[in-house]
Amino acid sequence: MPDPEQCITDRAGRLLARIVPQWLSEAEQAELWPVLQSLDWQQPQVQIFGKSHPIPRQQCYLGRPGCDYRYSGLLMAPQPLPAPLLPLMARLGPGFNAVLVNRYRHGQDRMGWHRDNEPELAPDLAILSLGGCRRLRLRFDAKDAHGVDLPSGSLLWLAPGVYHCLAPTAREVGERISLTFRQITPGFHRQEGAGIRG
Ligand SMILES: O=C(O)CCC(=O)C(=O)O
Ligand SMILES: [Fe+2]
Repeated sequence: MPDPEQCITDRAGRLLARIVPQWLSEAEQAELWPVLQSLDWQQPQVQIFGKSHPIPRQQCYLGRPGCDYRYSGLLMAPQPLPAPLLPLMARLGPGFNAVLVNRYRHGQDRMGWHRDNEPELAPDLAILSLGGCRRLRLRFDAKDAHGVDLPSGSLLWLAPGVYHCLAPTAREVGERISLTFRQITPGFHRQEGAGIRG
């Protein structure tokens, strides 16, 4: 039986996302958590209005060789994919070859509004959530934003071109790790001397 899936639409009826609430079993989550904890977590600096700030979360970029990815001015070469992630990536579909993993240590860690629309990226993007439940906000139009809670084990398919953010919360919330599975054009940044990791 296929996993039950819920569609999230805006007031104009446009599809924002589809969510499968229990995509990963509790046992699979428990196996994956220590693998994620042992990643080489980074907190790179980004430029905002000419000033340098550390990103308000930690991250680790994983993928197949050559799947370099540029976002917010950072050019990232992937670290190798740990073996337990390979069957999960294959379950999503054949084109997936990279994953940006985000770690929100507490309620103040967050991610601002953005679209994942970089040229090396295909529009299909899937977000697997583990740990503390946080709310992702989604919108096409500024006046029509929708919140969706992402419990541990859920998978969210983001519709192409949707703006989204993970707002901070004053609630007591445990650490959350999100795995954002991506399809990158291999070799896209080759000419730029990739290998610099933010
Ligand atoms: O952590 C999340 O659910 C969102 C992550 C995200 O939007 C991204 O990595 O591009
Ligand atoms: Fe995103």
